[in-house]
Amino acid sequence: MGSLDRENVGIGLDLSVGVEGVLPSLARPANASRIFHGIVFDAGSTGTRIHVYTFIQKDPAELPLLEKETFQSVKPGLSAYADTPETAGETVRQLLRVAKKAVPHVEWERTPVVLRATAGLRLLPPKKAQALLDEVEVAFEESPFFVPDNSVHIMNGTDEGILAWVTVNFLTGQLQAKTKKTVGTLDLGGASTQITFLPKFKRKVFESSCLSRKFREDWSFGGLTYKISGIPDGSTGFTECYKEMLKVVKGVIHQPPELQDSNTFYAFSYYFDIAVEAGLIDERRGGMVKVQDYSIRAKEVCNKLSMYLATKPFLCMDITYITCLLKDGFGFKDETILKLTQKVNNVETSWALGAIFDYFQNIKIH
Ligand SMILES: Nc1nc2c(ncn2[C@@H]2O[C@H](COP(=O)(O)OP(=O)(O)O)[C@@H](O)[C@H]2O)c(=O)[nH]1
Ligand SMILES: [Ca+2]
Repeated sequence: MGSLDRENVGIGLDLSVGVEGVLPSLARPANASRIFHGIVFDAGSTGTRIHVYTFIQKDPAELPLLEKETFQSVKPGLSAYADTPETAGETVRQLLRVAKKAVPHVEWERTPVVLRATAGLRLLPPKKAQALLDEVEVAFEESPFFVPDNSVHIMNGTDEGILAWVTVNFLTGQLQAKTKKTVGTLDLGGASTQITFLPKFKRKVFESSCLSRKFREDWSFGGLTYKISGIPDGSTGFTECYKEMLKVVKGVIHQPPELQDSNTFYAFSYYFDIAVEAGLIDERRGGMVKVQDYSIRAKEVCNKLSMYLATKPFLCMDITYITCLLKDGFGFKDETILKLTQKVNNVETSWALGAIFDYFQNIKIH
């Protein structure tokens, strides 16, 4: 069982995956089935999701084929249980039932299960986040699946971006192709806006011209309550709101290098959700939007805030943030087209698939 030919995909990730690499310490007969599985939990800020992948390794020198994904999600995210971490364990146990159905019994003990947490846990005080991760680990250890070292941890934003890129480029066939042409990916988390704003508000009072003057709400996170409101006697509207977002965007964006040489962009997660909320695309079908579509809609919404006060009080802020991120953060032109999709070839566009590749290729293959 030698190590396999590896192919560099141009972003410093080595992605060749061999079925042997997936069989930790379990020798397999030569004619064994070349189907294998991997389980990834995405502990996001707004929900926890399980992705169960079934791969087929036809040619050991090639990337495996992804035969299917079984996906399920629950809300809220683990960070909502910061003060009752045992509930986080329950959430994971509930989703592990999905994996038990999707993976044949005989495969359980060699099927790895990993959990990567993102913004929601990053924002929590480290002790509370750790207590949640510990509960997840207990639930994993009780399960019949293979729990690798470092199976449960918080991932940084750069990894999220790279692994989402890997996922989409794998699903669209770019990683197999002889040409080095790849597509760009844009993933925006639900807590990104909060991450960006909260540390700036030491008084914990957050007033914004992106919100209606009449808007007032308490928002709790990680045991703290923030008072969020419009500016009672201030100006509102797109121009003011954009200026506010610009201050934030300018300070946080590091332009991912792969954006520069791609001309097709897949955008998902919050880009998708907000486009649906704004009526730019159909939720089931997704669609193509130009950068200027976000900005035109942002103007319409922000300049009529009172109309959205009752139903979509944050839409102006969210869509202006996205517009600003695309234009002044990433430097996209108004005409740049984004493909908004939740799935490619029936598989969720999420960093999760990239994460299982990353796991497999890190196993020492001998
Ligand atoms: N369909 C689908 N939607 C997702 C997935 N991951 C994230 N989202 C959406 O993207 C938004 C981003 O949120 P989330 O992942 O919870 O936040 P993060 O922790 O900041 O990345 C949520 O509102 C979800 O609707 C996924 O795997 N599938
Ligand atoms: Ca996410």
